[in-house]
Amino acid sequence: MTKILVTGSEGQLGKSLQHIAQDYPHLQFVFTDLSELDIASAEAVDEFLRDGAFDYCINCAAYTKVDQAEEEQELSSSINADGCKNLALACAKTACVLIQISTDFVFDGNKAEPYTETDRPNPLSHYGSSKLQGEQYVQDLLDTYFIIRTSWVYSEYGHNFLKTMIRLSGERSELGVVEDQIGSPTYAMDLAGFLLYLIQTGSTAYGIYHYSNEGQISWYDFAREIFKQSGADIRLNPIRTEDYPTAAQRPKNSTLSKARTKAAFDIEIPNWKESLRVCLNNMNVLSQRKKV
Ligand SMILES: NC(=O)C1=CN([C@@H]2O[C@H](COP(=O)(O)OP(=O)(O)OC[C@H]3O[C@@H](n4cnc5c(N)ncnc54)[C@H](OP(=O)(O)O)[C@@H]3O)[C@@H](O)[C@H]2O)C=CC1
Ligand SMILES: Cc1cn([C@H]2C[C@H](O)[C@@H](COP(=O)(O)OP(=O)(O)O[C@H]3O[C@@H](C)C(=O)[C@@H](O)[C@H]3O)O2)c(=O)[nH]c1=O
Repeated sequence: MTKILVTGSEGQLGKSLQHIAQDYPHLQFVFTDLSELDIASAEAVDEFLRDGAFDYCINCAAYTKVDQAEEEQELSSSINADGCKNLALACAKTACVLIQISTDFVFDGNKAEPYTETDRPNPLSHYGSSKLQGEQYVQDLLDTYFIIRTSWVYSEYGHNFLKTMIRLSGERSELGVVEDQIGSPTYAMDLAGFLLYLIQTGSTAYGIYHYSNEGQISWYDFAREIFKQSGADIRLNPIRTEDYPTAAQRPKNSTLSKARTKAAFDIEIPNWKESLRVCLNNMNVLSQRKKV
């Protein structure tokens, strides 16, 4: 039986994997979060993988607070960069395939078209730099890896833009959201499904791949559709990045091209609006008007 270690399993992606794991009875999962396995500890990672005999490790553990990472550079690097190094070294020793999750924020956003896997990363933020360093450790230390870059992840779980918008729509009558940052939302459940499909294929086409939902939109478009589908009564204004100052700089265009992923694994990827509807339905906040 294929044995899979999931790190950071209480986060958005980890919880989504836990949710769908029951549909894969032929896969054996070991779910760990910080209290069971701190990926920043080289000794703990080495010991856990040595004892576990895992075929795959899906690393969902990360420091994901983009603005706070500018302040907590050491901590975020110890998780996003050193954590990957620890996992890559332990995977190399135990013949375990590492599936590392990375981010669109490794790019600077200056490209007009969607970013491909071979485009040169140039992160604008410490979060992006720490994730890129993690990618580099994996590439340098291991042959058997998949680096899956994704973007704008949301879900029923944890903290994300969707949940922030739903909360703010209950607190405010008016909101400004940036319209000059473009990318693609990703429903964590879709990404989780793709990762388990990837494992099931037994593919050895190792390397970097991009995965997000289909569609290229701004955060403003995303917010507008969230409010439309959930029936929220709020006035939404498009604003510029300068009007919403943040500690970390974000890319203007971080759309990921998924052509390589779709060709390699012969998959279709859901459109962002459809997946948003599924998520809102699961959260039970789909507008009653839309349900009928
Ligand atoms: N969220 C997004 O929009 C995007 C995320 N990604 C990437 O996708 C992956 C999954 O993200 P997501 O599920 O949203 O992240 P979350 O922040 O929701 O989950 C990360 C999990 O890792 C845990 N964790 C933190 N430090 C450690 C550690 N040292 N050892 C073990 N576990 C730890 C966190 O615990 P605690 O909460 O206690 O810190 C949390 O449970 C990450 O690699 C992220 O960089 C990529 C693009 C977009
Ligand atoms: C809450 C809010 C945000 N914004 C803007 C700020 C930012 O540019 C954008 C998204 O804001 P957030 O802080 O929710 O999301 P952010 O932390 O930027 O999300 C990123 O997280 C990391 C982990 C990733 O890897 C990225 O792919 C991306 O998903 O929306 C507004 O314009 N108005 C608002 O009211």
